[in-house]
Amino acid sequence: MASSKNVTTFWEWGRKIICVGRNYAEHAMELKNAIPTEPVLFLKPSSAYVKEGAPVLVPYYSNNLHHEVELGVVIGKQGVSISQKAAMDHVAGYALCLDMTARDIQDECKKKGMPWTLAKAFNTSCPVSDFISKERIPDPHNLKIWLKVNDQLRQEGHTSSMIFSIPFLVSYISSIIALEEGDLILTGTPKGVAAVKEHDEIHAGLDGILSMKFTVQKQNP
Ligand SMILES: O=C([O-])CC(=O)C(=O)O
Ligand SMILES: [Mg+2]
Repeated sequence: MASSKNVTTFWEWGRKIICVGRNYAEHAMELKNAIPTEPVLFLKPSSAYVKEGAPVLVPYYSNNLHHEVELGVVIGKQGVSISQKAAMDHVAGYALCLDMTARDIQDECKKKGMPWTLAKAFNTSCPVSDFISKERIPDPHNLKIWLKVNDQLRQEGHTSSMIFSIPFLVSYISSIIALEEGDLILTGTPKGVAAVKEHDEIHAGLDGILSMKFTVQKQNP
């Protein structure tokens, strides 16, 4: 069984983070991007993780840090070329995640045809909640996901709107990148992404399951 091992702790030790971009049509459109016909993938390093209690940093080279609230899928059993049918056997559970994005830098990277590393992979670019076991979420495609900044609602989406489903993503990603126990897949953000600045409080939640808070700090160069 995928969840028989203690993934509750070991996924926080710092496994790889595979992110899916533009998996909600309304978000793809708000940033004037085409709706993808294949998943858009990028990576964050394990040093991007941050948990409640520590601040989210605005990188010293960015003036436009955006929040993106996302459902994270935690892998519980390693695999390569996993079939869609077997995909959920490789899932141990979930987490609420933020894909913090230096949007000004991402725009520059897009123009120059450069990878998104500086925009997406900096320290604290992946705030995460506690681990949520698979048993607590019988249907991951039926969850409300929301984010407020200083008590103002910015994002409110529903995981039923994902373009590519979790079994599809697990299968697709594992055909390219071997999935290991403790890896985290970020499944994309719904619409409403916007900037945060120093001293803002980000409050994000997953249905009635959990919520988490982070304060924003400017990083010194
Ligand atoms: O930066 C972007 O817009 C792509 C992305 O991460 C998402 O859709 O979640
Ligand atoms: Mg994202």
